Amino acid sequence: MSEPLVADGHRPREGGPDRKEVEVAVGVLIRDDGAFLLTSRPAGKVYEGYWEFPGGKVEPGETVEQALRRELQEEIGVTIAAVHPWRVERVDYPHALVRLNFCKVYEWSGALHMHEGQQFAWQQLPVTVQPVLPGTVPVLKWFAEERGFVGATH
Ligand SMILES: Nc1nc2c([nH]c(=O)n2[C@H]2C[C@H](O)[C@@H](COP(=O)(O)OP(=O)(O)OP(=O)(O)O)O2)c(=O)[nH]1
Repeated sequence: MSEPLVADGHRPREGGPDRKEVEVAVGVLIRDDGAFLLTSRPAGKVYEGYWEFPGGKVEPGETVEQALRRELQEEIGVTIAAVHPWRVERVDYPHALVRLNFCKVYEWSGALHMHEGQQFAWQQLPVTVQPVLPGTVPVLKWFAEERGFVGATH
């Protein structure tokens, strides 16, 4: 397995070198015009105010897909249709070692409603919101590669 991306490497790691990996389900909602949804991290969470894709931790007994359905319902009020696993990335943060399971979603029902007081923004490349969460930045590069986009991604 490839080495995790190290975020804020100058800060100490909570839990020491043997900390367990936290599984996270992340939804990349994509509209027909190609715009993708970013949301800001709510007040009180680590990296408060940073922009990310909606999602959250997988709970015991859940699959990534089940967690994604639950998190998107809870956080942004939508019921998602098919889930397309895209890429997995590990990030070594000061607060946790996470394994991000990015999934693309093209269809959903229900109006967007930010239940945690987040902000949301439909974005194209290059994104206009900042700062973007360190573990989310690579996704913008993957989009740029996929879309043949040359230029700044964030
Ligand atoms: N949702 C999401 N999390 C991301 C992204 N990129 C990234 O590094 N992460 C990290 C930040 C957090 O360490 C972790 C997600 O955990 P979280 O704290 O947001 O999850 P949660 O909603 O289940 O939180 P909580 O109920 O425990 O407060 O994944 C991303 O694009 N979206």
